[in-house]
Amino acid sequence: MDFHVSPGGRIAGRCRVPGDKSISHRAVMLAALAEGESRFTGFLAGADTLATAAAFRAMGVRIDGAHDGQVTVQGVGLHGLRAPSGPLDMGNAGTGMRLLAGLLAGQRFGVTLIGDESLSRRPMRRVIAPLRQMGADIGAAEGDTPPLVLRPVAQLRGIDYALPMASAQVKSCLLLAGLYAQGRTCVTEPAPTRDHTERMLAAFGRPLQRDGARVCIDGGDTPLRATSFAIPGDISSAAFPLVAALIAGQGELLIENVGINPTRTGILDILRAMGGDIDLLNLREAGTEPVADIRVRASRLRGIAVPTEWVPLAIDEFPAIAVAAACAQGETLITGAEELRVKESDRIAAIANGLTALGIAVEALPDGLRIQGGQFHGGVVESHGDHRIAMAFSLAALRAEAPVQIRDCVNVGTSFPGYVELMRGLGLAIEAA
Ligand SMILES: O=C(O)C1=C[C@@H](OP(=O)(O)O)[C@@H](O)[C@H](O)C1
Ligand SMILES: C=C(OP(=O)(O)O)C(=O)O
Repeated sequence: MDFHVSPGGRIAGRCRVPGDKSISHRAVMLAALAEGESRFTGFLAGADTLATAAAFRAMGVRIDGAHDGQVTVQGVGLHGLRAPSGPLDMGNAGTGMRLLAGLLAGQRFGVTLIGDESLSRRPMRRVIAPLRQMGADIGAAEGDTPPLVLRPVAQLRGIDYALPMASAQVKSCLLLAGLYAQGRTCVTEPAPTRDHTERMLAAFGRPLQRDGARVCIDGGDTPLRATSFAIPGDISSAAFPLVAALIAGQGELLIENVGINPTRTGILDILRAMGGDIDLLNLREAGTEPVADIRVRASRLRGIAVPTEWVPLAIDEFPAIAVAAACAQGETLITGAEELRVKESDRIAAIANGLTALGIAVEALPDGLRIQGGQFHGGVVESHGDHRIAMAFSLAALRAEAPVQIRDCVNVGTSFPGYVELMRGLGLAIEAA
C-alpha cells in the first residue's frame, strides 16, 4: 500500500491522536502480572500493541478489547503465566520483543519470541548480554538478532548495570526481569529516557528507588495490584499533525489530550527552538502521566543545531523533525542520534534518501543528519516499511511543487491506525492505494 499525496493544502481544526504506544504495551504487560482486574481507556489498537495483547492471551491471560480504546485485563499474578503452545510473534515491535524478553526470562517455562522482517534484523545483544549476567538462558540467531529463545532457569539474580546506550527498552527489560530476580536490580542511564515503566510499576504497587540516573527494583514476591487508568494520546503520533500545521503555511490546529511526560517532549523543545508557535493548554494529570492540549500555528521555521541532550527525548520524532527542517531557513544539524540506525529501518539513511528524492540537500552523518532548508519537488520516497518514515514524508507534500508518493506504507497501522482519514480531515490531500 502506497500513499499518494497531492501538493499544497492548509491544516486546521482539532483532532485527537491514538493512545500512547509505549504506555499501551506496558499497561498490558503489568496488568497481566497483577492480581485482579485492570481496565484502561485510550489503549492503542495498533498492530504493535495488539501483538503484545495476543502474546499474553497465548500465555493464558484473559484480555477483553480493545473496544473503542477500552481494554480489560484479568491479571494472573507474578507466577500465573502459562507456557504458550508456539512462538510469540511480536510483529514489528522492538518494544514488545525487548520488554517481553525481560519479563519472560525468569518464568518457569521456555518461550520463543519471533518478529517480522524488520524486527528480525534489529539488535538484541543489548538485552541478551545483561539478561545473561542476571543468569538468564537466552539464545538468538546469528548476529544476536531474533528469534530469541528463552529457556527456564532456577532463579535470576539482580545486577547493577550501566546501560551502554540511552534506551528505555533495555532499561525496562531489566526492570521487568528484576521483578523475578533475587535481590536488587539497578540500571544506570547515560541520559534520561522515557520513564513510563517506572511510573507504571509504582501505580501497580511496586515503586522503584531512583537516585539520579540510577533506578533500582527489588525482587521478591510482593504482588502487583491491579489498577485502572486512562492512556493519553501519543506525542510521537501527534508529531505528524503538529509538523503539518507548522509547515502548511496558514491555519491553527488543536491536538487534544496528548501525553507530555518530560521524557517525551524533546520535539516541542526542538520545534520551538526552530521558531514553531506551539502552546500547551489545559495541563492536567491523566492516570500516571501529565497531559495537555497542544495548540500549533503555522510558523516560519529556522534551522538549528539540535542539542544532543534533547535527542533521547525526541528519538522517534526525527523523521517528522527532518521534514520540518527541510522547510526551515538555513541548516539543521542533528548529531548524537546513532540509535536512529537501528529502528524499524535505518532512519538516518531512510530520511537522507527521502529528502534527496524530493530535492532537498542533505548529508547523512554516522550519528545524525545535516539538512539544508529548501524547496520540495514532487517524487517517490521509499518508506522501507517504516511507519514513521511513511507518515513524515506524507507531510512534505504540503510544501511540494508536485505530488509525492510514498511506497510501502502498510506499517503505519503499527502505531497510528486511521492516519490517512485523520490527516485528510485536517486538510492533507492524501490517498492510500
Ligand atoms: O521503551 C519504549 O517504549 C520505546 C523506547 C525507544 O526505543 P529505544 O529504547 O531502543 O531507544 C523508542 O524508540 C521506541 O519507539 C519505544
Ligand atoms: C522505534 C519504534 O518502535 P519499536 O522500537 O517498538 O519498534 C517506533 O515506534 O518509532
